[in-house]
Amino acid sequence: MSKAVTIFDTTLRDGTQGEGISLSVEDKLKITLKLDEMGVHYIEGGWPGSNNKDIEFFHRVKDLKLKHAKITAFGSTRRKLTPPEEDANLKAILDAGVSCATIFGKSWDFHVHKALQTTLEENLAMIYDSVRYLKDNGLEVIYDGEHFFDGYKNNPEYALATIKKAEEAGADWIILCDTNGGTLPHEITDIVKDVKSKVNVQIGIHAHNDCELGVANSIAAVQAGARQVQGTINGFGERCGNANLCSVIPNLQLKLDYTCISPEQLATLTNVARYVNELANVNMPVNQPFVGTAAFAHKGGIHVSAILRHAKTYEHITPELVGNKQRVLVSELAGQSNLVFKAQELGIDFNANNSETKKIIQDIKDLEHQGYQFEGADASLELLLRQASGQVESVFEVESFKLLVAKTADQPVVSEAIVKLKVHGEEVYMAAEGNGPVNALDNALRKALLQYYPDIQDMHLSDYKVRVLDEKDATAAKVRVLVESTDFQNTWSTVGVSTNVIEASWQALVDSIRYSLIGKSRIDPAKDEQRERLGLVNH
Ligand SMILES: CC(=O)SCCNC(=O)CCNC(=O)[C@H](O)C(C)(C)COP(=O)(O)OP(=O)(O)OC[C@H]1O[C@@H](n2cnc3c(N)ncnc32)[C@H](O)[C@@H]1OP(=O)(O)O
Ligand SMILES: CC(=O)C(=O)O
Repeated sequence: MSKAVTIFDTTLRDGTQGEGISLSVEDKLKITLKLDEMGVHYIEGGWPGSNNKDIEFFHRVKDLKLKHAKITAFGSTRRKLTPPEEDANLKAILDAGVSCATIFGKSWDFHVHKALQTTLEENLAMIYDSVRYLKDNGLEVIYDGEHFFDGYKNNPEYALATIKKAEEAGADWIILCDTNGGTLPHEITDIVKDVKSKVNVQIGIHAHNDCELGVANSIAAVQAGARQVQGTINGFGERCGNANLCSVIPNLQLKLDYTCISPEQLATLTNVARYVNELANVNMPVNQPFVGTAAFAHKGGIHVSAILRHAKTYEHITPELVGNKQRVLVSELAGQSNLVFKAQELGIDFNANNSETKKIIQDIKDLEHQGYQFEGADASLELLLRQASGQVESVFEVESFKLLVAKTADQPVVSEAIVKLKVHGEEVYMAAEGNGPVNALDNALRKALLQYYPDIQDMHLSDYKVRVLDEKDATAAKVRVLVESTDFQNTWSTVGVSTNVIEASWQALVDSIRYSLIGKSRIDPAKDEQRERLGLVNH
């Protein structure tokens, strides 16, 4: 029978101690609901003794109807030489109105001397008094032994004495913290086993990632007998972060047969990871294990050929178990298998082993050699494949564009673009200004097409990146422009390459608009009344 491991999420507390991570009360409440749906057992909402945001969170979280998770408030043991009933942090935890408190105390004698600047005896009293006080007030108490592993390595008797004090005072859980993240897995195993033999209360692990071992150390602790893992979504946290629950949970559950959350809840992991990043305004590394977009993405032709025969050839788990999915990238490293997979995904009819497929692969390899990059430009690739298979309608043709960028003394730079297009046999000229040359081109293109394709007003550029390809050629170097566009429902990326940044941007812009228009309902230019109703005039 599989053993249960309790999941304690501290994204909202230790996670926000990570550089650049800041969550509003609204964000924290939304994340609480997501984590609850995913089935974590504890959600550490913040430190009410620290700031008003966290006080407001604890006030408002009571209105959420949570199905699984218990909300816990964080704080420290009482200040030295202060009775617990007069301690501001302990009072703030009680005022938070939670049923569970998580408090940290010192386990490392060095910290007692240097950071607290008090005696070893007073620290033991601080631990005992604080846990007892919270227990006497009816709370479940999770006691975090800060720096436990460093303390144990320096002075095992004292480190053990600190957690024994917490146990004596009635702590429900004792969590061994690798606060500085410097401990190695074999040390975690030995120390957790020793602690297990000396205390009778449930043990947990709180590991930091300073040696990139947060996940490995959490797993080692569980295998040595710990039954609670504290960590954060995507490994947010102080310095190099905390143990990443998005890796801890699937490893424990799918590889080691522990039960953390249900299989259905595990299948929401990727969604939760991406949601938290979105709210925290953080880009997820594509190669983040289990939940990253590249976690099950295959690029090398050899790999793709094999996964098409059996996914297990290059996938350690079925991606859907964690809510992720298999992807195939097309690039200069592609073989025909990549192309056939991609085409099938897009509903384009392509066969392996025919000359047409081989020619497209060669075209893609040649274009990548010139500097194009299709794995980051899904829409340009789709256009290329559709064009090659004759499945793309001509939405417009470009005759020419002109650009004027002018600067006169004391006046801001002015950018103006004129485009000449052919749409359904009609010639269209359009001029537009913009706050830069690319913006002016974009505005002119869209203005020219609006009368034929009103939906175009829903799309806009969401990202624009320029990369110099041959740095040694300085201003004569080739550049690659990647444009990301969105229409509120979909996001797509296109690419352009040229020695001229405007030309490269133009290619990417035209591809982006073409992609957006293909498949969108089009207004018949012959229907003048339709144009009139829309208030559009031909130029
Ligand atoms: C390992 C961890 O992640 S612990 C969590 C760390 N997170 C945070 O610090 C975020 C929230 N912190 C805060 O908002 C503030 O630091 C507060 C409100 C808690 C305290 O602010 P201040 O009163 O201004 O104190 P300051 O932060 O400068 O110093 C910390 C004090 O806490 C004391 N302290 C530290 N750990 C403990 C502990 N476990 N038990 C009791 N006191 C402690 C220190 O000795 C120091 O007090 P002293 O100056 O009287 O010696
Ligand atoms: C308690 C805690 O956050 C730590 O020791 O790292």
